[in-house]
Amino acid sequence: MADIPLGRPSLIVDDVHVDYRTYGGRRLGPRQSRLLRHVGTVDVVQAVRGVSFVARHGESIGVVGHNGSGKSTLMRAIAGSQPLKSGAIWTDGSAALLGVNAALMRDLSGEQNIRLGGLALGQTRGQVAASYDEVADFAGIGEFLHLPMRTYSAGMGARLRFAISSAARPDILLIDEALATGDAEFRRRSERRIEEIRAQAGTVLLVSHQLSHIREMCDRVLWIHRGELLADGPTAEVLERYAEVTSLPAKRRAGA
Ligand SMILES: Nc1ncnc2c1ncn2[C@@H]1O[C@H](COP(=O)(O)OP(=O)(O)OP(=O)(O)O)[C@@H](O)[C@H]1O
Repeated sequence: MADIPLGRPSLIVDDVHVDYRTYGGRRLGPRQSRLLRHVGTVDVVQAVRGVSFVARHGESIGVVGHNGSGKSTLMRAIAGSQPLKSGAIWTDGSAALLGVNAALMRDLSGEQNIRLGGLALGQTRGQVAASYDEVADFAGIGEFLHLPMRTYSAGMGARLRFAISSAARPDILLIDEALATGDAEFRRRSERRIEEIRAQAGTVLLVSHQLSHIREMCDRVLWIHRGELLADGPTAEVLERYAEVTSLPAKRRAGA
C-alpha cells in the first residue's frame, strides 16, 4: 500500500440515520387475522443509527461488520441512492457505488452496459467513448462483451462492474464486496486501480468480509455493529478487536 499524503475532507457523514419500512408479512393469530387480514403491518428496521465520520482525499477506508449490520445501507446513503431518515452527508466531488448489485442491465450486452454505465456515473458521451477501450481491456471478458449480461458468471459480472465504475475515476469510490468474486489476477489489477484512484487524491471505501483485502488495501477501518459505528481507527487496531469478537461463540458476542 503506497504512502499517500492525506488531503482535505472529501466526505463528511454527520449523525446519519436510515430506516427501512416493510409492509405486511407478519403471521397473525386467528382473532387478529380476522380483523387485520387485509390491513397488513408495518415493521421499521433501523439499519443505520447515528453514524458520523470524516474521510479525506487520498484515504482508503475499510468497512467491516457482521451480516445485516448496515454496511451496504450506509454505502448506498453515501452514493445518494438511499434516503436518510435524519442527519447529513457532504461529498467533495462525485461518489460512485460499485456493488455486487450495481444497476447494470441484464438483458443488454456488456458493450451496451459500458456505455450506459458510464453515462449513469456522470460521464459525458465523449468521455464514455474515450474510455471504452480501457474499460473493455480492464474487464478482460473477451467475446462475452457482445453477449447479454445475463449469460455472465458472477465473476465476469463483477469484473465488468469494477471496470465501468473505476474508469469513471470518481472522487469517492465505494466498493461493496465486488472484489470477492474476481480471481487472484483480477484482484491484483483491481488493487492497482484502487491505488491509482487514491494517488489522484480520491477516497476509497471498501466493504468486505475478507479481512485480508482490507488489511492489504486500507489504512483505516470503520466497524459497524447493529447500525452504529462501534470503532473507527487504524486498520491493525480495529481488525484485532473485530477478530477477537468474531471468534467468540455467537451467544457471548451478542453484547459486542
Ligand atoms: N430493502 C430493505 N428493506 C428492508 N430491510 C432492509 C432492506 N435492506 C436491508 N435491510 C435490513 O437493514 C439491515 C442492514 O442491512 P445491510 O444490507 O445494510 O447490512 P450489511 O451490513 O451490508 O449486511 P451484509 O454483510 O450481510 O451484506 C438488515 O437488518 C437488513 O435486513
